[in-house]
Amino acid sequence: MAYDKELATAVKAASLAASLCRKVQKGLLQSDVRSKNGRHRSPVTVADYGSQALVSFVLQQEFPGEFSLVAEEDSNDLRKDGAGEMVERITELVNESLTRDGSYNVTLSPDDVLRIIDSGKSEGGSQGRHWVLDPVDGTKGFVRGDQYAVALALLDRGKVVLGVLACPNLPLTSTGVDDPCRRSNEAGCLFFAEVGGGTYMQPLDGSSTVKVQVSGVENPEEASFFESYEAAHSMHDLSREMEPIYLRFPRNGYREKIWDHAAGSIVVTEAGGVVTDAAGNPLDFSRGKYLDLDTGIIVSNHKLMPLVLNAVRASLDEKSKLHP
Ligand SMILES: Nc1ncnc2c1ncn2[C@@H]1O[C@H](COP(=O)(O)OS(=O)(=O)O)[C@@H](OP(=O)(O)O)[C@H]1O
Ligand SMILES: [Mg+2]
Ligand SMILES: [Mg+2]
Ligand SMILES: [Mg+2]
Repeated sequence: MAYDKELATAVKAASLAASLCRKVQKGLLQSDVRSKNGRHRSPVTVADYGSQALVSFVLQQEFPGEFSLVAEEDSNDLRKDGAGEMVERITELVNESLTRDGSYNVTLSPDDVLRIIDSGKSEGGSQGRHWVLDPVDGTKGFVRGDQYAVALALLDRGKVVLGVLACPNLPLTSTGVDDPCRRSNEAGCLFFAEVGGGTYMQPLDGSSTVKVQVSGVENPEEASFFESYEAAHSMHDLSREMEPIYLRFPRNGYREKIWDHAAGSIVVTEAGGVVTDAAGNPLDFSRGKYLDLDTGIIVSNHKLMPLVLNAVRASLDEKSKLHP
């Protein structure tokens, strides 16, 4: 396939980052967590920075020259007074991971790490190729000791052409896929997809790969329903009225970023699912780091999508009548 080397590299980079995150989550210290500035204050940890540095480093080693990365984190807070210890800790984690992997014979300095983190400052767009990274998606879940993902995708001329989601805490059994090797449930899962090639899942501790498909249920009452854990990320009162797959309707004018959705959207669509905004339009990843979309994001299978869209429209109409 056209992006095979890119996909293999993305799987490697995300797997390395996932094991760094797993290690941090096991011994998470209060000093590993910071609160980011900005209107939507959110936490950031040594794992977010370490994961971003690792993925960015691996991609630059494998694709020197033609490198553009749109990623969530930057080094601004790490360059402030008092952040030295945190930078040391991130550097140590990244070097440990690189040593364990053994492919690159380097030891990075704290300055190298800051510079590598900042190589994720591209704005993306509709021309050329851009990697898109959320080094820890679900940092709040990560800090709770719960679910999170390393999410990495590649855009080519504005379209998502591959995606990898490494989910270190997602039990294999929860994916409904039989594991011929009966691996431990603690391994975690990695999903990957390339445009036109389908979606595959492998345990994070091995290479036995299985093709995965979204559930084909046609009866909405039988469908599993997902939404964000955080109430601020989705109007739970709106979505609870429906029984489809995933709804995300952020409150108060929050602008969605491409790194939160690029990898997930291709993993879903290549597995036979559909991802749209509330108007039923596909997500447009070609407009820079934000997704400009109508109201919210809907993920479903093809059979249920028309039902879901209608239900969403009816609920939104109802809401706007109540609070015009
Ligand atoms: N107000 C608001 N509205 C919508 N979305 C927001 C908001 N604030 C933050 N974010 C982004 O949500 C990302 C995590 O969201 P999830 O919904 O996937 O996680 S969770 O289930 O709620 O834990 C989270 O991603 P990470 O920062 O990578 O964790 C944020 O990018
Ligand atoms: Mg964040
Ligand atoms: Mg995120
Ligand atoms: Mg993140």
